[in-house]
Amino acid sequence: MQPSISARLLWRNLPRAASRCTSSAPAPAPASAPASASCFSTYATKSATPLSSHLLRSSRRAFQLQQQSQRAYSSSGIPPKGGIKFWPFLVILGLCSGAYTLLVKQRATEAASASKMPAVEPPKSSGQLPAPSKPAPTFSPDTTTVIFVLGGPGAGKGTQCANLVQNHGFTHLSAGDLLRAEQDRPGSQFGQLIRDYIKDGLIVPMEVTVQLLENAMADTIRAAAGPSPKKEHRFLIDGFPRKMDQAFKFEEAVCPARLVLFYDCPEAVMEARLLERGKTSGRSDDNAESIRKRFRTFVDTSMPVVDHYDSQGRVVKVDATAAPDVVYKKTVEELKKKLGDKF
Ligand SMILES: Nc1ncnc2c1ncn2[C@@H]1O[C@H](COP(=O)(O)OP(=O)(O)OP(=O)(O)O)[C@@H](O)[C@H]1O
Ligand SMILES: O=c1ccn([C@@H]2O[C@H](COP(=O)(O)O)[C@@H](O)[C@H]2O)c(=O)[nH]1
Repeated sequence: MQPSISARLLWRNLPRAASRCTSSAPAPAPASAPASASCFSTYATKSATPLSSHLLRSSRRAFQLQQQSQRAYSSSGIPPKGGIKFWPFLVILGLCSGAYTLLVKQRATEAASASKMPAVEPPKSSGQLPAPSKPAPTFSPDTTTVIFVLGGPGAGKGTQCANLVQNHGFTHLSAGDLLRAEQDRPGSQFGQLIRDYIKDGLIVPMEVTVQLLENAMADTIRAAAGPSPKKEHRFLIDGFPRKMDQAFKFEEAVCPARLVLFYDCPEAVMEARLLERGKTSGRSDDNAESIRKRFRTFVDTSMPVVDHYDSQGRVVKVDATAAPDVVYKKTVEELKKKLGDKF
């Protein structure tokens, strides 16, 4: 059993793009449930809208049904002459409708003011209905270019991203770095969970990582705003998505990706690099045992993501065995072919 993430808990406790410095009272520890039960509904900034519009739709429908039944009733009956008076019923109906409308409005206001919380909890078992989807990603691919950077542990993703940042104006966001920062953030609700997952080379439940990435993207874009804001933002999202659920959720809720840059490297080469890095990195997972587990996770869980994007013609594959500058040259060549002028 792996711990699940309560969406409400997540919303209250991750540092947010809009309110990064706000602190919140500690919430109860998450209940145990399978990590796969991680389908998510709406993102905080827009969470009030779907629920309130759903409520309004339901109330309209109820009202229509009520009207239909009234029409059916009145069309079949002939009003009694001077018998029953209808106005008391109309008054009662009016009062009920008014009270109902007030209730709906109050709920909508409450949901809007609690904008840091998603409207719906993620389903806890496969027997439950999936939560409604977010209507649109937070960032438009017209103004935000996202490139996912994948490859086995130690393939050289971070090394190559640093070059691309320097020469091509990308912002580099490493999912692993963001998770490590959250792990070490004082008061983080997820610190221990992230520590355990990283040590075992497992994939942290996607809600945490997707939210951290979205926050970091929003921070970057906000920081670049000014008298002459950038027309386009480019992000290298390094080491993500490592699991299919992350891929779907990110593209649906945060931003569709332009392509996947995949660094292909044999395990023996990656192992040697990581063991070397482990002498100074201080990373809890740069040791033989964790490396073995990370390789396994990569093959079982992350390669299917690469295959998925490959089947859509969205993968740029680069051999990462050679020296860093050779790999970089090849990367630039391949990206130029795929992105043309945009690169
Ligand atoms: N092409 C290369 N040839 C030799 N060493 C390399 C090459 N690319 C990176 N390295 C070294 O290998 C180690 C791992 O590189 P890097 O951190 O870039 O990999 P990564 O794919 O981002 O790893 P991780 O997924 O574990 O974060 C580093 O010590 C780096 O200096
Ligand atoms: O989307 C992600 C990315 C990473 N992780 C965890 O972090 C470690 C380290 O990642 P690096 O990219 O090597 O820095 C990884 O092994 C996972 O445990 C994750 O859970 N989800």
